[in-house]
Amino acid sequence: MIKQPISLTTKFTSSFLSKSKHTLFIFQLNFSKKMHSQSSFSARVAPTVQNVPGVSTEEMERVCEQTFQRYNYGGLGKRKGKGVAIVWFRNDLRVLDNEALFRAWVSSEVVLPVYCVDPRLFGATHYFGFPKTGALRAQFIIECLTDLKKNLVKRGLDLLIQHGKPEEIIPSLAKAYKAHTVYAHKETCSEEVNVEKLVTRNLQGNEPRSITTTKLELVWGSTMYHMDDLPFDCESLPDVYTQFRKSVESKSKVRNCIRLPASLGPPPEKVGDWGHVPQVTELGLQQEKVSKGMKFIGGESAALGRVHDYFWKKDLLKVYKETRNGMLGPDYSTKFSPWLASGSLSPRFIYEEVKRYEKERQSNDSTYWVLFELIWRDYFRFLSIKLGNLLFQAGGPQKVNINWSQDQTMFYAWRQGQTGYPLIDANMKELAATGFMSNRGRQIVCSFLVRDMGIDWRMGAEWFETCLLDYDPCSNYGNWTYGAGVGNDPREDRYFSIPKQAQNYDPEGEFVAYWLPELRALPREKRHSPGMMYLNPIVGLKHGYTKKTGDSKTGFSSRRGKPEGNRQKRYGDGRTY
Ligand SMILES: Cc1cc2nc3c(=O)[nH]c(=O)nc-3n(C[C@H](O)[C@H](O)[C@H](O)COP(=O)(O)OP(=O)(O)OC[C@H]3O[C@@H](n4cnc5c(N)ncnc54)[C@H](O)[C@@H]3O)c2cc1C
Ligand SMILES: Nc1ncnc2c1ncn2[C@@H]1O[C@H](COP(=O)(O)OP(=O)(O)OP(=O)(O)O)[C@@H](O)[C@H]1O
Repeated sequence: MIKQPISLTTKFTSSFLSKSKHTLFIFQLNFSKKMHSQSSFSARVAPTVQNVPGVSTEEMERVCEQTFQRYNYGGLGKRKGKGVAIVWFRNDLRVLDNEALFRAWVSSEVVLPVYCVDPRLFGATHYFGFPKTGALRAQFIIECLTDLKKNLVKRGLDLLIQHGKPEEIIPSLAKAYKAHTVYAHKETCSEEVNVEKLVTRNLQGNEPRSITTTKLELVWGSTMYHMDDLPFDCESLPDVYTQFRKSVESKSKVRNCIRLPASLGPPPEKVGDWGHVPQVTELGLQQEKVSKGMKFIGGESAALGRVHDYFWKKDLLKVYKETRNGMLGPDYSTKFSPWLASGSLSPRFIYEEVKRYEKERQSNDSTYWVLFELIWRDYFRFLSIKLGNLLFQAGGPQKVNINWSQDQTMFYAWRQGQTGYPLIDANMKELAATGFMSNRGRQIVCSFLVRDMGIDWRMGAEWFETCLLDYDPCSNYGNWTYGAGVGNDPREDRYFSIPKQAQNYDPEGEFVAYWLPELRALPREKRHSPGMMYLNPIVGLKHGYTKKTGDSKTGFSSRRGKPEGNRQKRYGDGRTY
């Protein structure tokens, strides 16, 4: 197994990119040009890059200020603490509803906010050695840090940025500033939990045993429902999502957002150098520019701007349930996930905004459904506590023994978007170009990788870990174990039939034509089954084309063979989606 990081652009030997294939590409280009000039080409062409949120910087700033004012905390008298407290920022890059920041402020006279640029986050993924953080997510996090620094400065603080391991930086700062407490948000997966343990250990090593040492206080704040308010311990978390949801909905309440005073200062006097927000290149990555599709803007101001844009300005919350399975453009779903994953947006804030919308505008299935989806997110977070490292292992929580393939040629075709299936290829190209893929797309490419190609689901999950702006270990590995049939899923076979999905979710072929422009020249009904003018399918489908798409079950040349037989046996002829 490869453990060294490999570049995103590394080329595997790809036998399928044969000479004949290149000839086909040239034919394809000429063919496209011809069709273009004949111009049956009247399709709506989306703008090249769409910023998310789609509001101006001024509007974003205004919305951000107004929101902060609404959430201002009046109880200034509460600050009774002494000395210095440190806030160690991790995946909670926000000011609003940040309990670690609030508790540091209340318990001290001086707050020191710190972020550690941990080199391990820019190393390699666990099994397959892909870059742990791709350039687009790195850029997003950089924007989050810039915005956090700005919002802290506005409140009389600043953000100290240091490069290195938190277990070295935090204890040494605690010692230098004689901090009584370090406040941070609790994480749940083993990599992050190990860092917490090391920070605690090294803080205790700061002083002789007789003298009070700096404490690490870990605060819960990543979910909509607080862990302490669950009607069960995480160890006895229901295995089935619906049971979890019904139980928390009936027995738990979402806590109010934490309010913060307008001024949080002063910061410690003796910080001479606050450090700087790094450039992508300082993290050992090459700058990547989004030149097509959605460009997500990192930071809390942009997150609040997106909530404003989606809920209040475009008034889309009321139709979310009908549009959420779309694939093209910023507005079929909320797009909150990148900000949720970096913690620049609080799920409790979204909850309060949904409630406000329901009061001021309307309440319907769609307004509820955003909360329903956020409960999925909570579920995977709590499940990660129950499962521990089982979440990352091939057999998953069910400990299923499947003889997965790790065929590099097939995997390369999948990740590059060169499988010969436009729906797969378009989704994978979107992921590489923007760091985002719709939920529908993620389910389809996951099913294709594990069920049609028979490839080890962890390769897919690690590739998502590299690329996704919203990468979150719990939601990512949780969803992948579901998709691979090794998770806690009461549905046996989550096979997604590509022709059926294409018909239901991209009937006009607009999505595939956007990401694979060579297909735009084709009549709409041919865009998902382009035949000779597109790449040959790399593998046969387990469940073939339906009659409606006009192709027979084996309507492609499957010269590259089928996935391994044992997979066919395991999944049988289950339900298709
Ligand atoms: C294979 C696979 C991998 C995934 N990896 C991630 C990941 O690393 N990080 C991540 O945040 N989501 C992940 N998801 C879940 C989901 O696809 C994204 O949360 C969603 O597409 C984000 O877009 P949105 O914010 O517009 O979602 P919306 O449809 O607007 O939903 C609102 C919010 O609900 C939550 N949510 C929705 N669906 C899910 C779900 N299935 N699981 C958990 N939370 C959900 C998200 O926080 C999302 O922002 C994955 C799904 C699959 C099938
Ligand atoms: N936040 C995270 N993101 C991605 N992967 C994680 C995260 N937290 C833990 N993991 C992965 O889970 C692994 C632990 O799983 P496992 O029990 O297989 O570890 P291991 O014993 O080191 O594995 P192996 O012996 O197979 O190398 C971690 O080493 C890590 O790569």
